[in-house]
Amino acid sequence: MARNKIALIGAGMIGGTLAHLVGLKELGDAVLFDIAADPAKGKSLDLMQSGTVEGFDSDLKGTDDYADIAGADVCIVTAGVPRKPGMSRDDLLEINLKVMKAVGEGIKTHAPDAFVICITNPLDAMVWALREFSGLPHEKVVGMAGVLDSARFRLFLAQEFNVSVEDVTAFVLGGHGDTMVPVLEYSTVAGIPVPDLIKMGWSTQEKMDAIVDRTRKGGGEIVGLLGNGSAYYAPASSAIAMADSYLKDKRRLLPAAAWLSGEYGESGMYVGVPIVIGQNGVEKIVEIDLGDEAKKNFGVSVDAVKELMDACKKLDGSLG
Ligand SMILES: NC(=O)C1=CN([C@@H]2O[C@H](COP(=O)(O)OP(=O)(O)OC[C@H]3O[C@@H](n4cnc5c(N)ncnc54)[C@H](O)[C@@H]3O)[C@@H](O)[C@H]2O)C=CC1
Ligand SMILES: O=C([O-])CC(=O)C(=O)O
Repeated sequence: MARNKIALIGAGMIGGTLAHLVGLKELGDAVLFDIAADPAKGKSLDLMQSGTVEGFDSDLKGTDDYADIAGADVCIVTAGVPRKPGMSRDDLLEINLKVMKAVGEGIKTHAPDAFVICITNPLDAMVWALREFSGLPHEKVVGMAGVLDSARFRLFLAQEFNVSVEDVTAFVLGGHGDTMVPVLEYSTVAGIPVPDLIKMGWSTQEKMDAIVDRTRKGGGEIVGLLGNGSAYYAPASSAIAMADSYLKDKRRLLPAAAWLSGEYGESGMYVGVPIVIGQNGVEKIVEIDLGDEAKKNFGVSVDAVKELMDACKKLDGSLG
């Protein structure tokens, strides 16, 4: 049986970490595509040499030729620029939109059957633009943010309740920006809803509010500490979880930016919602019943994404 082929478009900090995880988890072979071909080739060699020690046989190839992604089962897109301290994700829009155009056309020509996971920021507008430029079916193009934001939320909750992260479930919905919506009422410790845990005296609403706030600012906290670039380990792990669910038809229910056509009262846009990922890509969008406050916050987040889409349309007439 042929190995899975995973095209990593962008071989920077996240791209390299993705390739390492592809090898360590024996998910298949990977192509590391980057406009900077030599660093991509160097990273690929270094990673394959780590495979000698770790015992994985993935073929990892650096390239700047889109023809090398032909036949990819999955494309994970990190091409573009990350933010620096003092910037918002939205400040990346203009430069990364141009990158999405080149990448979308490359995927359209060379890997039209792939399941595409976009990571490039500002995420919800970029995955929308990438889908438009690539012309791939909507159910085969998704954005990674919710798994990462929920991972941060879960970590902070696990630390507060002093339990294993394995037993904490949580959702962050909406756009991947300051308006994201961590949903406390759907967060649990081993199935016990967080609001019940507060009633039981395990924590307080004030502490939960602080965790929600820290989650919303989780990317910026790391940008501030790194000083030159943004998070890459957890973003890579998050995208690999999504790719794994697709490749193995695991049907995991994960929050991700998906194309809405009526769900949550919205159409014609990408935003973070719970989805089931299986062999066909987005198998299902799950419409959970949000409480009044979460519903209001989700609306604010949707509006913020729409503003970014409008900005993209102004910058590139073909998106009109
Ligand atoms: N959705 C999410 O949750 C997250 C999104 N991000 C975003 O992911 C993106 C990548 O982050 P990093 O890997 O840390 O950045 P990086 O700067 O380390 O890597 C980006 C790579 O893209 C390459 N590139 C630029 N233009 C290209 C093009 N036209 N075609 C192919 N490659 C191109 C660059 O040469 C560079 O190697 C950023 O936009 C960042 O904001 C980062 C963390 C989380
Ligand atoms: O904060 C950033 O710029 C990168 C990102 O999206 C995240 O880590 O959530």
